[in-house]
Amino acid sequence: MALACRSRPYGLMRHLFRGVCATPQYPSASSEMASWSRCVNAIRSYSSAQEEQSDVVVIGGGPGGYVAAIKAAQLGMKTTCVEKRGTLGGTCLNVGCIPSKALLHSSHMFHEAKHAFGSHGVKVANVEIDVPAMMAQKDKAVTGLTKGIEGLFKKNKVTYVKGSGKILSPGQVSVDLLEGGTKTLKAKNIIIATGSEVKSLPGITIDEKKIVSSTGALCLPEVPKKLVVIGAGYIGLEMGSVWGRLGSEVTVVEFADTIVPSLDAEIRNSFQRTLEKQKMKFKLKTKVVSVDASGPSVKLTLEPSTGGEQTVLEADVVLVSAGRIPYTKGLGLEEVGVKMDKFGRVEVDNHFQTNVPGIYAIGDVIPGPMLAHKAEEDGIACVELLAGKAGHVNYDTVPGVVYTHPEVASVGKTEEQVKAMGIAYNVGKFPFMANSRARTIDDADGLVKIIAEKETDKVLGVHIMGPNAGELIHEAVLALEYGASSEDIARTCHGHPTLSEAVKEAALATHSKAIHF
Ligand SMILES: Cc1cc2nc3c(=O)[nH]c(=O)nc-3n(C[C@H](O)[C@H](O)[C@H](O)COP(=O)(O)OP(=O)(O)OC[C@H]3O[C@@H](n4cnc5c(N)ncnc54)[C@H](O)[C@@H]3O)c2cc1C
Ligand SMILES: NC(=O)c1ccc[n+]([C@@H]2O[C@H](COP(=O)([O-])OP(=O)(O)OC[C@H]3O[C@@H](n4cnc5c(N)ncnc54)[C@H](O)[C@@H]3O)[C@@H](O)[C@H]2O)c1
Repeated sequence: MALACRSRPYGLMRHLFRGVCATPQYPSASSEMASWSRCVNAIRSYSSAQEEQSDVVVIGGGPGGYVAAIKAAQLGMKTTCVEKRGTLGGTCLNVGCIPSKALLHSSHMFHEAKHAFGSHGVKVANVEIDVPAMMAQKDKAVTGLTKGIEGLFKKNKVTYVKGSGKILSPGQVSVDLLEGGTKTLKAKNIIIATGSEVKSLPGITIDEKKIVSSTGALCLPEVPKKLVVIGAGYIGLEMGSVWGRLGSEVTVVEFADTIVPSLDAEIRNSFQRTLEKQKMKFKLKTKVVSVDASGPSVKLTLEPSTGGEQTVLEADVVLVSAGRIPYTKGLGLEEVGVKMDKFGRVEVDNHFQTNVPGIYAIGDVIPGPMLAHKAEEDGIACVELLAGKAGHVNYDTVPGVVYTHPEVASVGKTEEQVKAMGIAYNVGKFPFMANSRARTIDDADGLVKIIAEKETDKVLGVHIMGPNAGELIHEAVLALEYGASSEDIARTCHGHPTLSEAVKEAALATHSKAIHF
């Protein structure tokens, strides 16, 4: 069965399927190119009737918006992107993915130099952290990348308007320009890509000094002695790791009974144990009742989530990382009648169209995981559909990565989900302790876990905790995308000695037996 799966021309079938199933917005012709130039001409003739007219105006220059704008321009549409921050790249490049990964890397190097170099015979005395220098390195990465997007806009002829956009009506966006004054843009299509903002908690005022959001946690001037993190999700664990490695005593207060509730339970439990070994403390099933920042330190009053005796916890800095909410302030959505759900997310159909014709939305502002790569995929698919092409996002294969050390990465279903769906399944696991590369680099904490359907051996989910898990997961993403079996992965030759061999061995263990464990 599995071998039969392996040889089928699945990729080709998938491509054809996409082509057949797409519902182009513009009239289709026999050839794709002819159809596309008709679409562009149709938009252009509409455009020429009005001044400052674009085919597409994208509001928001984050990973969703800037990628959509570049792709739209590449597809021949006259494209404008409006961004109010003053730099492109959105949350991700300015105050999210990029600066956090820079600090994770710097703090990891410091920690390794202090605690791990010795066992490799590398002697370094008086290892110190220079926080301003670390921040300067982070800022250099951010500036280089955000400027790079401006370059990509020029290269692809995307017009970049710096200012705050407001939808006046379908086809009309007014912009309060950063340089002063306003400008009205006209467009056949408007894409909302305004992202998300930090979710505040009642009674807790973020001052970005003692009580910080992720933005403040990315630029603390010194290492706090005691850091309390509210929320054991992606941000809490990543930023808690950064400051913990640099010397903070980190306590994470989490309302739920687990850390990162979306992870596979076995991986999650193992992950928590590892973080505890790194001296991160957890107070699960606990809520913060009040926060008093009036004194030199911050006093948090805690209570069990279900009620009970209160305790007080002191901190120098408190990080509020209890989730993010869609950002639609000042966009004029109520006025033009764009529907939003009870969480404030813009409602869209499977072509990213809102209930108002000509207005689309992508990224963090719509339902789905709040991840940069998901926002990018939304953006590409949205403009491909506008171009009459077969835009498509497979939300079942969006990977998630927590960039702690070790990293934790997953794609597809967890064991708990498969069980709840009543699907009979096999599990294959392989520990990094038995992987030669992990042993040579002395970084062998974690495992690869593969879940496959019992009847067909089709891979349903892959969960990895280990060194470079965020890179290793993409073999699994491809496997899920192409409907591969665990045998497909196991029979694929993997280089030696590599960490990837742990994925191959876990695949072997899923339908047969691992060789090295
Ligand atoms: C600390 C942190 C770390 C993260 N790390 C990762 C990670 O490692 N990997 C990952 O995949 N995701 C990560 N994320 C999540 C990621 O940043 C978001 O999922 C992603 O940025 C969403 O992209 P977006 O384009 O939808 O929105 P955003 O990136 O939020 O961009 C929206 C842009 O729209 C602009 N805007 C808003 N309103 C208007 C308006 N009216 N007019 C003009 N412009 C406007 C905003 O200024 C903003 O620049 C992280 C987030 C945070 C906070
Ligand atoms: N590596 C990455 O891909 C990455 C990194 C950072 C952020 N992000 C994205 O940014 C988004 C926001 O990150 P986040 O960590 O703030 O959110 P999150 O949703 O990942 O985690 C929030 C955590 O806070 C807990 N919580 C909620 N209310 C609470 C309360 N009152 N008291 C205590 N705990 C509470 C939740 O149970 C949850 O575990 C995430 O959805 C994620 O997609 C991704």
